[in-house]
Amino acid sequence: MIELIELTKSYGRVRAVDDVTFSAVPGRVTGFLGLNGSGKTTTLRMLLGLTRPTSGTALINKVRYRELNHPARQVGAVLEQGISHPGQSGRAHLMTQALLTGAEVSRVDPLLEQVGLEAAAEQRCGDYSLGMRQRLAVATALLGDPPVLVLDEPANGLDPEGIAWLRELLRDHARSGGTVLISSHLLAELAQLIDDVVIISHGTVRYAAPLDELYGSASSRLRIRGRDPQLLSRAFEQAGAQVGTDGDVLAVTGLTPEDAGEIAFEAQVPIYELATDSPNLEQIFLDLVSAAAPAAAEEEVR
Ligand SMILES: Nc1ncnc2c1ncn2[C@@H]1O[C@H](COP(=O)(O)OP(=O)(O)OP(=O)(O)O)[C@@H](O)[C@H]1O
Repeated sequence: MIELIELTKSYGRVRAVDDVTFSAVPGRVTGFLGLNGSGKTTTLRMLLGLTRPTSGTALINKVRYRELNHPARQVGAVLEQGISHPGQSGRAHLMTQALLTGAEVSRVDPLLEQVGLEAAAEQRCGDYSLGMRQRLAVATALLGDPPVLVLDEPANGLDPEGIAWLRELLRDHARSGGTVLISSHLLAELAQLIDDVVIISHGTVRYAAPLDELYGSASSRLRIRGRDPQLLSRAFEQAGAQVGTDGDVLAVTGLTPEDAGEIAFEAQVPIYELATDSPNLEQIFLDLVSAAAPAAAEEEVR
């Protein structure tokens, strides 16, 4: 369980993180989303005891990171950082980390296999690709078999196969009762991976809810082609819908497909084509963060 309570971090006059409150609960994968510079890394660093909050509290299993007994057995983290000893092999890196954190050395080989690095285990990590480094970072986070995982932009550098692998790994972790908090600046990248979503913009949480609710809140759009687009358009608008045009095709929001069909029937216009566009997640995300921008800009000026 992760709990952030009124967490705030100021750097001079800039409030990098402003009164952030949300939880990530066991059994679910929580996505922490924001554009570049929105405050994700600063929040995660405060959670992991690497940056001191200006005010507020961050708890892992009800305890501050610095007060955890055996932190590596309670929380595993993947943060954006270079490899400290690029000359070491992947296996040697994990062995060293296991010894440093008190994790079982016997976990190293199974973990190399779990993250798909067994063939590259003896290669220098300095020669690893970005995707391989991400896999090694995930293995390092899992060394202590912690119930809580915190990952900052772990999908960066992963190819589609790597993303599918990460998805399975995190879902398995959540299914077995673990807590996962994962950040990204791309909602589409996380859409298949997360159960809950927290959206941060200019240091402030703008949205926190199950991902299904975010989908549900997005009105889907109908694409309709009929014999008389002008007549159809007028009939839909009279019923309260918003209608845009793309050549002969009408883009209609605010109506169900059933309503649209009935209205066309009433207007005696034959329909040739009617399809529902699924909501564009990236657009919803961008709408949420851009709607928030002016207020946040004012706060910074004050
Ligand atoms: N050590 C620091 N000193 C001063 N300002 C900082 C410091 N760390 C972060 N900031 C500022 O705080 C804000 C939030 O940065 P942060 O790195 O947390 O964002 P982010 O959402 O993780 O972005 P990205 O996706 O680019 O990593 C930015 O305006 C950044 O410039």
